[in-house]
Amino acid sequence: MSGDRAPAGRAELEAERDHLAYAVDCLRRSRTELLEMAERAMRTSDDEMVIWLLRRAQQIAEDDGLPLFFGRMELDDPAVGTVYVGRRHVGDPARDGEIVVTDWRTPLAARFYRASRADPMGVLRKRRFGFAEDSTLTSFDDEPVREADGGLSALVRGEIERPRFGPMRDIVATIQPDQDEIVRGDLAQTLLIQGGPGTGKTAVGLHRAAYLLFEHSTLHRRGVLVVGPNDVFVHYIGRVLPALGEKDVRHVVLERLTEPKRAPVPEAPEVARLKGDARMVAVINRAMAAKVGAPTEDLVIRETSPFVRVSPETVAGLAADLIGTGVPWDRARTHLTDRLVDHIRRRLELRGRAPSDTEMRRVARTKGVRALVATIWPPVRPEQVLRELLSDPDVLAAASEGILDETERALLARGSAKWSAADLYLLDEISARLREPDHYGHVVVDEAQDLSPLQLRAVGRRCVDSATVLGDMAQRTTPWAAGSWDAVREHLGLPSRVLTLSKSYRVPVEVLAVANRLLPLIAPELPPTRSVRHAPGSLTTTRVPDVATALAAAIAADPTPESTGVVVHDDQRSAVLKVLTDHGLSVAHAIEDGTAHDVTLIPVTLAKGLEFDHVYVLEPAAIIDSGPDGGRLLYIALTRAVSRLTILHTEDLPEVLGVR
Ligand SMILES: Nc1ncnc2c1ncn2[C@@H]1O[C@H](COP(=O)(O)OP(=O)(O)OP(=O)(O)O)[C@@H](O)[C@H]1O
Repeated sequence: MSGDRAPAGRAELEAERDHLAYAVDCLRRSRTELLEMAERAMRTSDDEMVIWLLRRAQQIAEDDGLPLFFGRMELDDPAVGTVYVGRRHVGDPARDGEIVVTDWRTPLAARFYRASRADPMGVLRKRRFGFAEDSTLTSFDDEPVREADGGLSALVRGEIERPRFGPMRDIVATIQPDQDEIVRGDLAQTLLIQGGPGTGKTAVGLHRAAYLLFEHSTLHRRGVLVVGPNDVFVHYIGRVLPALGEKDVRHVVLERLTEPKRAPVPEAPEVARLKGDARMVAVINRAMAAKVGAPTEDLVIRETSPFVRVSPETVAGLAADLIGTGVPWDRARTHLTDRLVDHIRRRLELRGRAPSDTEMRRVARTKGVRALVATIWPPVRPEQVLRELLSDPDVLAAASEGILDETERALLARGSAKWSAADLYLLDEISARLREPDHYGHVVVDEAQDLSPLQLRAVGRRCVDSATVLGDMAQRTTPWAAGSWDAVREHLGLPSRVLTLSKSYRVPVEVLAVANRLLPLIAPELPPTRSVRHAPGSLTTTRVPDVATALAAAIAADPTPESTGVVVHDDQRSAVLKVLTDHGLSVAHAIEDGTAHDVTLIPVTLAKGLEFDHVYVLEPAAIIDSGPDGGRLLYIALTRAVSRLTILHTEDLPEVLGVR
């Protein structure tokens, strides 16, 4: 946080610094105590305890030097009094672990984020602290809860506007009440979060993961997965959870959710759309059903006395029951073996025999039983099933009769020998019928408005407890997208509710007003997002003879230490890059950390989810006219700025923006 707020009462500031120093000392002593306990445990060779103690000591040592608390509450309950809220719990080992700093995720700390004039929750006063870069406590802002006007405090505003470089940072000190409700949502509940640009969806989803991991210790074992749309985005958000102390959460690009090693080949959008369509599930079901074999001869078990003979009809009946349950191939084999063995046992019992378990286990391993089970569920590989389906017109016709039409079948006929991105989810559908995929306790999916029905199913089948699904229907730019939150819910296959974040923290009022004019064109069903921050002068539009040259001159002349991003139509990227480098400017590409560069250059199709203090958008007309998603791409481009948006154009601006 910035350290230049109005100086607070000297004595009070000193008292707060003393408390911070006390907390630091408590943490240091806790660590020493843990190490001593580990040493003692080593003597009694209690290995599990030693590992646990050392891990906890290590966690303290790994603390990244961030201030131990960021807020304080005075409560009207004298038994509780004053509570400091921070990133982690700090107790005083000399006082029986008495709490010095309360972890932000505890129910008590929730009051720090939620207490308002309408519902003070027993909080008299909130205090937020400001720190210098070296973590020295430099200031504080007080907010008497009964007088709060619901606006942003100066410290929160300062935090949002603090220049940003490199990866996204956490918002733990300044989570807002509408966001906090989602962060603390129940683990059992899958939440679909609709929110306009800068409402904090990504931040909220990541903080929710940290909260759930704190609340449910077993979730560490079941695992948490974060899914993002591309490498640029995953790289950008990848530091938030580790900064919140959660280092084991897996982050993955959507395309690598299914099979990490495959690099997909491009394909036509209409083919990708069809392959992602929910009707393909029925096609795959038929293709798989066609793979199930039927027994033709009696099964004769000669290893028992007397011999047992089982007719093909009986075996088919046992198998049919299993096929109906949809149990994965691998498990169906085991179940069928069990059912067969049970059947044989009963037949022997009817003849007065009482076969032992060992004898029956031998029956299960006989060649005859194994061969029969393999006839019904032969070994298949997903690649083989899909290859046949897409390359053999008869197989495709049989599987898609009454589901797809001729034109659609022609679209599917395979051109490339390599797999496309959409194929990966078809393969995943098939794999799921063979064996269970990896599961996670909770999955966070960002930019979910872009996912196809099959992609949503791939996510849904990996969730054990629940998911947090984040998106903005106005930023939908894929032709295969499911299209609405109702459709997302259906394909995800998890009971869920839709919640809306309606306040933008990133984008100033003046900028959002212009971007919102695109809404009737791109998402007429959505109400406009409201911004919480005025920033007069934050929007500039300038007509210039040549956008790239004007851009280079503007950047070279701007001395402000801000992160700067330039969003261009993909086709203009190389030309703009050349002009910028010819002017001696160092240019980072979308994926790179722009800290050491003058500017980051982003093709508009990769701009989603990113943000910069100062954003230049070049030639909006070229973006809006770029295709069916042009309006949405422009909406995304215009909403990346935190402090300033400069639009440079040669052509007329799109009329819908209402600016000249
Ligand atoms: N409560 C908050 N305190 C401080 N900063 C915040 C808060 N909420 C959001 N922000 C900041 O606003 C910016 C936007 O947040 P985020 O990227 O999570 O929004 P988003 O809804 O995912 O946006 P988009 O749809 O454009 O991807 C981030 O820099 C985030 O840190």
